[in-house]
Amino acid sequence: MSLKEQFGKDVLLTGWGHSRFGKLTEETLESLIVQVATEAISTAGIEPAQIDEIYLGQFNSGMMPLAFPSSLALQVSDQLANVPATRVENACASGSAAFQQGTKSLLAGTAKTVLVIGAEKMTHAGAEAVGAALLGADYDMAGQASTTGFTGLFADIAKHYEKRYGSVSDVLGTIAAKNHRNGVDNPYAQLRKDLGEEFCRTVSDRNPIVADPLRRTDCSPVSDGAAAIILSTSPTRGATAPVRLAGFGHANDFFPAARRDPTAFAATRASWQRALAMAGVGLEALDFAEVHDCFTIAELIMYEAMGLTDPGQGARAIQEGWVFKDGKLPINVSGGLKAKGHPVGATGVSQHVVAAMQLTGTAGDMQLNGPRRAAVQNMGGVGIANYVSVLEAV
Ligand SMILES: CC(=O)SCCNC(=O)CCNC(=O)[C@H](O)C(C)(C)COP(=O)(O)OP(=O)(O)OC[C@H]1O[C@@H](n2cnc3c(N)ncnc32)[C@H](O)[C@@H]1OP(=O)(O)O
Repeated sequence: MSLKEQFGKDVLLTGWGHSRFGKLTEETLESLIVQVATEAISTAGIEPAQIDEIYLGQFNSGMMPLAFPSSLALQVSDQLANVPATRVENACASGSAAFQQGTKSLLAGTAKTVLVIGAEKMTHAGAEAVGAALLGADYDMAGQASTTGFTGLFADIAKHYEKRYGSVSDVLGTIAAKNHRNGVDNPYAQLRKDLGEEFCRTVSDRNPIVADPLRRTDCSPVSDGAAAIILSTSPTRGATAPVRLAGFGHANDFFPAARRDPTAFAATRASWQRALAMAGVGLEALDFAEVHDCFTIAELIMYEAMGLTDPGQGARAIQEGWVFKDGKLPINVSGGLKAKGHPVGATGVSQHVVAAMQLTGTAGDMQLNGPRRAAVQNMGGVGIANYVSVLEAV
């Protein structure tokens, strides 16, 4: 059943904007927000006055003075002055949290057109400050000093995984190499270098251990960037065809690590099941997916949580070539967080934008051959806040 049959309305992505990701010293949080919001409004072919609500996903990991979304009114258009605007935060899934809030406004009938923005400015703050801010989102680590930030938490997951299922060091290296290779074709990506499998599998001066067993190439970088989407209940005058939201899912897990099976990512799995069930499709109906590879171990476990393989078998998806660009379910053709970058509040919105580009045949060098349906998955904390969207070409 489509969303229209379930809720009486379509949710369409009718326009989008995306900044370059990376160390953007010349940009401010505000300038990034203005850039992508202006682009999204323009590509949707709407007037700012048509926007009924604005949601901004931002985690504030760079500990900036908070971006008050209404300040958009000053720089994008006077017409946005009295539009309800809300900042949404759910750790590294803040972007998808904003996307789903916008979706629910459309489905509730309180809005016909919503501007969703994700933005983050991190690189000015330094790795330690960013790590401390991110750890504020973790129940077990909040307030504690850590020199390895979230890498240490996912390194623990990798250790649990290896204890249970055996070494995956080389598999993680291959996931990193795949996503770095894909990132070369993405003009928005932060790291556009084909580092190769050997480099990513090997600990070296240029690829040191950050938190054992995770090497630098097993981590997403610290990034600045923004992305925006116009969501509408009916098509607009935009240049490209819209993309339809077919289903969405959200599930949160317990915060304390002791309450969770460390390698199961149970709530991540639940969010996949909810989104696919709402869309009325199985994984085999997807042509590609953009998933939250904040660390390579997260992508490996994602293969299992999404149901591509049984638990402990995720390596098969890499070893048998399923998730490469020419495989049966290409994953992170954009380069993923790993190469595209991970400005945390922007990531979920960016994933929807690159998926929409693919589904409208406008992904340039990243383009797959005529994909019709895709999934986007965004995660906050160690599998705590989980969001999945299923998107379709119209
Ligand atoms: C649920 C979640 O999403 S949690 C995820 C939240 N995000 C994070 O925790 C961010 C994790 N990443 C990091 O902390 C950092 O990127 C680190 C520690 C991996 C690397 O930082 P640093 O060691 O300070 O690297 P630095 O910025 O000095 O760059 C050194 C070199 O490595 C490269 N580099 C930096 N980060 C990465 C990376 N993640 N992958 C590959 N190469 C990288 C740089 O391009 C640079 O290359 P060059 O010498 O050829 O120019």
